[in-house]
Amino acid sequence: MARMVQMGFALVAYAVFFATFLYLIAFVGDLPIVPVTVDRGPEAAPGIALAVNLGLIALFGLQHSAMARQGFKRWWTGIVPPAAERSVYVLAASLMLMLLFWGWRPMTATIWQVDNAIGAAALWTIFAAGWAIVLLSTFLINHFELFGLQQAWFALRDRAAAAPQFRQPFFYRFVRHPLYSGFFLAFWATPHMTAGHLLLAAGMAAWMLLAIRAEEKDLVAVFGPEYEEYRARVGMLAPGIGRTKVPRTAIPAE
Ligand SMILES: C[S@@+](CC[C@H](N)C(=O)[O-])C[C@H]1O[C@@H](n2cnc3c(N)ncnc32)[C@H](O)[C@@H]1O
Repeated sequence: MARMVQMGFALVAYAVFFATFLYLIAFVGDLPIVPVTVDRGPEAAPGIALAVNLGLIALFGLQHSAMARQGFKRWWTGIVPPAAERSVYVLAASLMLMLLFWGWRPMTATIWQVDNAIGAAALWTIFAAGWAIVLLSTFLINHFELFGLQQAWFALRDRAAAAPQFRQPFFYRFVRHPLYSGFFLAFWATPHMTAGHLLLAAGMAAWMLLAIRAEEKDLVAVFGPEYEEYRARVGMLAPGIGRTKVPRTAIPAE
């Protein structure tokens, strides 16, 4: 019975995530199909808007990074069932995004504006490609595990949790963090960059660079020399850029 509830919870968390992800696309793209976006919503004085928006970005980054750390997970799985840990994370991350959508205060000063039709179309294409890369990367890693469904399903079927696996499919052969590369493209590619949009793009970029450092520390701890060798060979966010030096531990003994 408890496992059925856990499976139900995982499905709800996944549905909430997917709806939030779709809203995020519309929010960042300032698409007229949603009521509030990065450039449309309740007004505030510039200083207040800056402080509120920075606070919202920091909260989002803090929740994401803190709950993803191994030490936190060890402590947290003493409180929540291990098979529900990822679903709780996914739900918390979605709630943080909803808080950001709700609390965001637009800052509408124009930073750049591309009026040329071909230039604007190219930027929208990069925007769409960015989101497609994000979604595709989740499937390359393991979409259903990343969003907590696999863990709940395995628990329901009385199967042991899957051991972490190091993967290098498709995009991962060229860059170590394609999902984040996709976010970079999606947040920066716009024909109309406002001050608020720039703040969101820069804030997310800063958070992603910090998140990568922490994530790679965990990946080295789990996969050891194999990941260190990968880090030295493959670029971080763009091919060939952001490789590390080959560590001594990754060089096989003669
Ligand atoms: C939200 S995903 C982001 C993955 C990656 N940072 C990216 O941008 O594509 C984070 C999870 O992916 C896992 N991960 C990252 N790179 C991996 C790889 N090459 N193989 C397997 N798991 C990986 C991390 O351990 C973490 O649990």
